[in-house]
Amino acid sequence: MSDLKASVTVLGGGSFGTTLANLMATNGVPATLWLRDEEQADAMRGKRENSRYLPGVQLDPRLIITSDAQAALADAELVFLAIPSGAFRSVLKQLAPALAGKGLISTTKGIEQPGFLMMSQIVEQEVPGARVAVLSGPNLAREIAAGALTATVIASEDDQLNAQVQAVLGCSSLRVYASRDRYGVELGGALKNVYAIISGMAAAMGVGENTRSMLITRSLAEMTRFAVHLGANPMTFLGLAGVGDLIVTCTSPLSRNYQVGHALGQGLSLEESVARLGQVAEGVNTLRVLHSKSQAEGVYMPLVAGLHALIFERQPLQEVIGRLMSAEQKHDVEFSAFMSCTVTNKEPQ
Ligand SMILES: NC(=O)C1=CN([C@@H]2O[C@H](COP(=O)(O)OP(=O)(O)OC[C@H]3O[C@@H](n4cnc5c(N)ncnc54)[C@H](OP(=O)(O)O)[C@@H]3O)[C@@H](O)[C@H]2O)C=CC1
Ligand SMILES: O=C(CO)COP(=O)(O)O
Repeated sequence: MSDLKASVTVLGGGSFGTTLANLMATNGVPATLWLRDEEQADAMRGKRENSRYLPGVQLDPRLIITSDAQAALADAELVFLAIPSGAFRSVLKQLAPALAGKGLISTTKGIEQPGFLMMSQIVEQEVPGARVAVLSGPNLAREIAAGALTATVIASEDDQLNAQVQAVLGCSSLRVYASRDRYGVELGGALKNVYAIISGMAAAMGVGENTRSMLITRSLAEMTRFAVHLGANPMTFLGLAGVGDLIVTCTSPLSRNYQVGHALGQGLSLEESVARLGQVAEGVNTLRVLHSKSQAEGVYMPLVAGLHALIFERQPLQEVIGRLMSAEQKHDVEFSAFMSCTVTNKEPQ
C-alpha cells in the first residue's frame, strides 16, 4: 500500500491551483505547483506570492514552483488538475505519458462539448488506466487561502485514492469527506455555476431575500432533476458538492460566476462582464452546454432556459421573468417518492 502522505503536484497556477498546492505544502506534504508561464513562475518563486491570481497570500517556503512539467511530474504520486475546462483536454493530451500510473484528481468545474463530458471522463480517455477522482465542494479559493473553515468532497470508486487525498488535504481548516458518486459530485460542481450567474444578476437588481431564497431552492430542484435524469443519485445533491457549493456560489461576491451575473445585472454585456473579471467563469460555457443538453433530453429547466434567453437570445428581462412566474405550478420536492422508497426499501410508485 502506498504512503498516505504521497508527493503531490498541482497542474494550473490560477487561484485554485495555487491555493491547493500551498495548503498541501503547509500541511508538510512534498508539493509542487506547475504553471505554463516561466516568467510568472519566476516572479512567484522570488516574491512567494501569486500576484496575478492570489494577491496578498504568502506562499509556503516549502512549495516548489516550476514551469517544467516533466520535472514537476517525475516524482508525483498524486496530481491535482486545476486547469480551466476549455484547456483541460489539450493539457492532458500533452502530458499523458508523464501522468500514466498516477492518481489524478480533477478540481475543474466544467463540461466539455461535444459529448457532454465531465473532466474525469476526459482524464479516463486521455490517460487510460489512471486512478481517477474528483474534488468538489464549497471551496472559494480566497477563503481557503485565508484559512477560513470549510469542507470538501473527494469522490472516487477507488477508496484508497480517496483516503490518500484526505491525508494530504485535510487539516485544521479543511475537512475532506469521501464519496463514491463521482458523477453526481462532478455534475453538482459544474451545474451550480450557471445558477450563481442568475443569483449574482438578481442581487444586482436588488431583489428581496424571499426571491433569493426561492431562486437558490428552485435551482437545487432543477439541477437535481437534470442530474437524476442522467442517472446521478439525488442524495449527492443534499451534500457539500450539491447544496453546499450551490449556496456559497450563489451568495458570495467572491464567486467569479456570481460576479459575472452581477455585472450583467448592472447592464454590462456578457463580453464586458467576462473581460472585467479577468479569470475563468465556467458557468458561461456550461450554460450553453446545459441548455442544449436539456433540450435534447427533454428535461424541464426553466431557469437555465430563462438565462439562456436573456444572454444568448437577447430576450427582454421582463418577458423572461413573466414567463418564469406564470409557468405551471408543479411539485415542491420531486424526489419524495425516491426518498420514501430508500427508507422503506420499496420501488417508487
Ligand atoms: N477559484 C476557485 O475558487 C475555485 C475554482 N475551481 C475550478 O478550478 C478550475 C481552475 O480555476 P481557477 O484556478 O480558479 O482559474 P483562474 O482563472 O484563477 O486561473 C486559470 C489558470 O489556468 C491556467 N491555464 C489556462 N489555460 C492553460 C493552458 N492551456 N495550459 C496551462 N495552464 C492554463 C492559467 O494560466 P495563464 O495565467 O498562463 O493563462 C491560470 O493559471 C476551474 O474549473 C474552476 O471552476 C474549483 C473550486 C474553487
Ligand atoms: O467553485 C467555486 C467555489 O466552490 C468557485 O466558484 P467560482 O468559479 O464562481 O469563483
